[in-house]
Amino acid sequence: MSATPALIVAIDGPSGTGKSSTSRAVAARLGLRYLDTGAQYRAATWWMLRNGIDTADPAAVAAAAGKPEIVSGTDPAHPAITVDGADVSGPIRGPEVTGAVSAVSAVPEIRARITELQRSVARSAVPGIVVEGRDIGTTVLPDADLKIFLTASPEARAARRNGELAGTTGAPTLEATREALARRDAADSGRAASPLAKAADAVEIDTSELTLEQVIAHIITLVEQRRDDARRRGAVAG
Ligand SMILES: Nc1ncnc2c1ncn2[C@@H]1O[C@H](COP(=O)(O)OP(=O)(O)OP(=O)(O)O)[C@@H](O)[C@H]1O
Ligand SMILES: Nc1ccn([C@@H]2O[C@H](COP(=O)(O)O)[C@@H](O)[C@H]2O)c(=O)n1
Repeated sequence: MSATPALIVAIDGPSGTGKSSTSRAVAARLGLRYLDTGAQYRAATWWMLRNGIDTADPAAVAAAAGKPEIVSGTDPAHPAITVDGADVSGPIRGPEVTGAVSAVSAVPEIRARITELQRSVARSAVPGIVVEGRDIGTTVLPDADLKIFLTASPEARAARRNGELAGTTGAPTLEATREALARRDAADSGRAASPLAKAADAVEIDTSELTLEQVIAHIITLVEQRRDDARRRGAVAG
C-alpha cells in the first residue's frame, strides 16, 4: 500500500494581505505544518545587521550568505525561528529589519540558500504544509497542490497594519504605513531574482472586503476540493 502524498499549499502575496494569519489558521485547522518564509529572510537580515554587514551592499551580503544558521519551527501554534541557536522571533519584527529585508532578500546567494532550506522543510513535512511568502508558487514549490495569491487594497492593508499598533506611542500615520508597504512591494516585485509574483495557476483572492474567517473558510474549501479531485483521480487510476 502506498503512503498518501503530503499536501502542499502555497500562499503568496504582497505585505499585509493576510498571508501569515490565514496560513497559520488554515494549517492549524487542517492539521498541517506551517512555514513563514518571510521570517527566514528577516532572520538572515537580522544576522547581517548584528554582524555589521552593510545590507545595502549586495556583494557583502552575498559573501556572508552562507554564515547564519537559520532553523524554522513548523508548528502553526508556535512558529519559532532561531539563528545560530538564538530565538529571534521578536527582534526580526523590528523596524530596522523591516527596513533592510527587501535589499537582503534581493541578493541571489541569499535566495539560493533560503530556497534550499524551504524545500527541505516542505519535503519532510508530514502530513503536509502551508508555506507562505512571495515566490512559493512560482519558484520554491512550483508543484504545490494548491496555490493561492492574496491581494488587498493599499488602504485595507495600511488600516490592518495600523490596527496592530493601536494604543502604542509613536505609531505611524495611515499614509506613512501605506507608503512603507508600497515601497516594500515595489522592491519585492521589481527584483531580478524570484520576484513577488502570482503563479499562472494560482487562485487569486482579494481580501479587502472579506473577514479573516471568510478567507480561511474559502481556502479550506479549495483544499477539500483538491483532495476530492485527487481521490477521484486515484479511484479512476486504481
Ligand atoms: N481578511 C482580513 N480582514 C481583516 N484583517 C485581516 C484580514 N487578514 C489579515 N488581517 C489582519 O491584517 C494584519 C496583517 O496580516 P498578516 O500579518 O497576516 O499579513 P501578511 O500578508 O502576512 O503580512 P507581511 O507580508 O507583511 O508579513 C494582521 O493584523 C491581521 O490580523
Ligand atoms: N518568499 C519570500 C518571503 C519573503 N521575502 C522577503 O522577506 C520580506 C519580509 O517578509 P514578511 O512576509 O515577513 O513581511 C519581504 O518583504 C521580502 O523582501 C521574500 O523575498 N520571499
